[in-house]
Amino acid sequence: MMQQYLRIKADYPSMLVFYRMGDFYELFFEDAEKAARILGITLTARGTAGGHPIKMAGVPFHSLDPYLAKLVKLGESCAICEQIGDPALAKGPVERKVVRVVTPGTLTDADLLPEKAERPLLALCTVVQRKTVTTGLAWLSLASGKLKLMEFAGDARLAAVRLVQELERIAPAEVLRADSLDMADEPSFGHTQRVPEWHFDVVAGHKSLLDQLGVATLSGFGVDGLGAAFGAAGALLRYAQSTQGKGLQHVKNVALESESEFIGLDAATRRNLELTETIRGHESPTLFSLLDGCRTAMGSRLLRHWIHHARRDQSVARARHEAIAALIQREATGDLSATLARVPDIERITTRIALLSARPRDLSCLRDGLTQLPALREGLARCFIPGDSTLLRELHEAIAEPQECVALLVRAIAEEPAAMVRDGGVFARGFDAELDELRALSENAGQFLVELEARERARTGIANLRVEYNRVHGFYIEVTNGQADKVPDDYRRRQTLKNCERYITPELKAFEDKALSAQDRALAREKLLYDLLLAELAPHIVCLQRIASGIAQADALVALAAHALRNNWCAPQLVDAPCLSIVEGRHPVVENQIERFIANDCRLSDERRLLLITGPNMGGKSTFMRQVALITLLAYVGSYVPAASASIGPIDRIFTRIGASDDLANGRSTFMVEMTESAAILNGATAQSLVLMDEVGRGTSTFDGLALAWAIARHLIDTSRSFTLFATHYFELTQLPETHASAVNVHLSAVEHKDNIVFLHAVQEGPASQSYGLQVAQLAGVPPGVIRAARRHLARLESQALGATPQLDLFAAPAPAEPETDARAESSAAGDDGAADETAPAPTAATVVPATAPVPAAAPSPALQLLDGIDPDALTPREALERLYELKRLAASAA
Ligand SMILES: Nc1ncnc2c1ncn2[C@@H]1O[C@H](COP(=O)(O)OP(=O)(O)OP(=O)(O)O)[C@@H](O)[C@H]1O
Repeated sequence: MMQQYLRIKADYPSMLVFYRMGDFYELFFEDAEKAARILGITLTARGTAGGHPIKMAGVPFHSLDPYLAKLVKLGESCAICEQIGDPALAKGPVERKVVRVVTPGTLTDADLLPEKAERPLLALCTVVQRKTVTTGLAWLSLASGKLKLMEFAGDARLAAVRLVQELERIAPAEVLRADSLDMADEPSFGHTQRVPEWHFDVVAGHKSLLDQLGVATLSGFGVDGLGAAFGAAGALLRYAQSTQGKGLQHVKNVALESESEFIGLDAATRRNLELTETIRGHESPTLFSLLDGCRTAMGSRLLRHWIHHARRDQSVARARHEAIAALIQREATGDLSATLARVPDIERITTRIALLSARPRDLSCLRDGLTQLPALREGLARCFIPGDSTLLRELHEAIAEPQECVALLVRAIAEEPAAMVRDGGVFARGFDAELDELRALSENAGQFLVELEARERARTGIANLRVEYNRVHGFYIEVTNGQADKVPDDYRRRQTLKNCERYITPELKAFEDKALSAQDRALAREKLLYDLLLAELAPHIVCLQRIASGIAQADALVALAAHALRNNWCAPQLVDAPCLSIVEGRHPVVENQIERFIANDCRLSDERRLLLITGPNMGGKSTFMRQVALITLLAYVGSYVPAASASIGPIDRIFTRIGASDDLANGRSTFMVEMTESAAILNGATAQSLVLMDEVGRGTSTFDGLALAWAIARHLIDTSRSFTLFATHYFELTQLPETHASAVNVHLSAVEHKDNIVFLHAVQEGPASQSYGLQVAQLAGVPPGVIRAARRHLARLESQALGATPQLDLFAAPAPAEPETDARAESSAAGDDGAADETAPAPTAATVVPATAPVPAAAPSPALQLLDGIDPDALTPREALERLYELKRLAASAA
């Protein structure tokens, strides 16, 4: 047996092999140690191999799934090896085979998958020609059967940046790469699986796509003429099929995704806006957790997808807005929600039907769910007039009841079937005559036994004679010891107990054979019928997928409509002109968390492209900026928005640079992260982008930070021309609008009341007058002594700034000879567009930034002249020392 095990294990060296032995799955050697450690199961040893004890650990066969779930969550892959031979007939160990491989990206079991999220498997193929890198991606959500392709090309740096963006968007659970690729300095996404390079062959990949979809050409899917993406698809399909041990008959469609389809959101933005995960990594409160009133898991998954994949095409969002309007207007959300709550996860059940792993209760749930379709359709039909070409009408058509499929399920499946086919009792009465007959035989046993008992009592005169059954001894007639002398001759002793004897008669034996074999035969019949039923359902898979997609959309729309209605959200207008005009906007999540949220307007247009936002800490700057981004995103997701009105022009990307966090794991300090994100924005933002910049520059020294913030703002105004919300504590920046007409100052107001500060949270035109940093520190509980000291120091700094006392920066270059060398002027010079009229803003009284005093030009001293003549790299240590003495001498004589 160990030889058999080792042979099998050799094919799955990197996976945990679960080897079926009777009622257990056993793991051996290192697998056993690892599983015992991760799962907390007992590690034992039995026998020896090569003189060492064979370590083993096992789990009961009926509770495998929770263990698999835990392992897969930690990124482990598992091979499930079953007994496929008949133990009764086998000479030597029973034949065994790996029937299923469970990996993070190929899950389909209900117990292993998160209900409200997809776990896609992605294959990545790169083709390098001269200096151009073509990247092909293919990804598949095995649980839904959705297959997508994408291809992009560029130089190595661009291709790498793009790849990271796409992987962040798709968020694969598992990535397939060619084993020849060097991945040393590549970011890791999900669990990476290396497969041989030849799996990525482009021609073979094209062929396997044709085979999978059962077509002669791919042009009908709009994916003709790709290269690397076909290679990726080939490797992907091969891997997915091998893990399932069978074909993927539910993968019948493929779609191409292109670069410009969605509103671009990089990982930092998805995180900063807390779309589906909070910054701290929790599931709630997020935009998704707020909106997810979906009643089906399919709806929740789709809504999550919509939030991460807002389309740039306004017509998609507009159609959803119209649908929501109709649902609200016809007051249809309540009834539809109630009906949707009775619909199971048809999408995943359909996949399990296709993979032949559907359980009996999947089918009964499907049956019950499909019978809700007429009520759902009726609810939708109330919301449009016949002949309308609206989204709701399309959904109404998509969820037409599949009569034949429903009829089959109703006929076949028992009202409440057993959990497993092996338990029997799956099929309804009247579905199969042979099964009914076999069942009748074992079910009528009860009646027969009662009659037999009565007859035997009469024949023998033993009044307390009983006919009974147990699993070990089968049927028997029990007679107490006191009555033993009345036992007839044809009774054969079966078992002797303390107080009684148990007998069998030829008649009872004949009955037993018939009844027991009928039970076995009924179970075998059910198993056969079940396989046939799954095969009979196969032709309905595409139709069931269409229904699942229709229900998911209807569910997501109903959830959005219900939320809009409850929270008084409005329908946004998507327009062609560049504008972002929000009246009385609110933050969707924060408005639900605090009692009185102050609504704020935001007006951006072609002439007013950058808002410089100032105001006290805790004033609401970040909240305001995030709410503008969320409202914009929600509008393009197709949802209503938390505002009195909103009019939004074309948007291609949303960028955010918010919050300070370091990325020590990747060796990046807070400031490095800040600058990396800023660089991505400056390189990627266009006139159609929405950019959120929160306190950029604060991660470094005041001068450097101010200079950078100022130059970045200028670049965004002049070069990117994006719609920008720029929050800052550098008051110098509030002078930007004086030289840049499209920049405008706004501030969040606060008032001081006695020693306290009251935040008004209202956005007002113009710059803030004060920063209230000390008041906020006081609110936060900084000890009074520290606040008092800070106040004194602040007063000193302010008086220095007012008196323009020259204070040289320790790290600044030696006294500047020409006026352009102070830090802020350098920032002006750093502007790459050469705007001629730029001058550095003068520090205001309220800032703590001391100005570098201009030093009058004077004749250089002899010491400086000597220094100037020294080339440090050309000096020997001894010469260096001599020069140093010389310099000391010059300094002494000057003194
Ligand atoms: N419009 C609003 N109405 C009511 N409360 C608000 C509003 N905006 C913000 N708040 C409250 O103020 C708190 C601070 O807001 P926020 O973090 O946006 O301030 P900030 O100006 O960015 O502060 P800092 O400069 O310190 O980062 C929020 O947690 C929220 O509770």
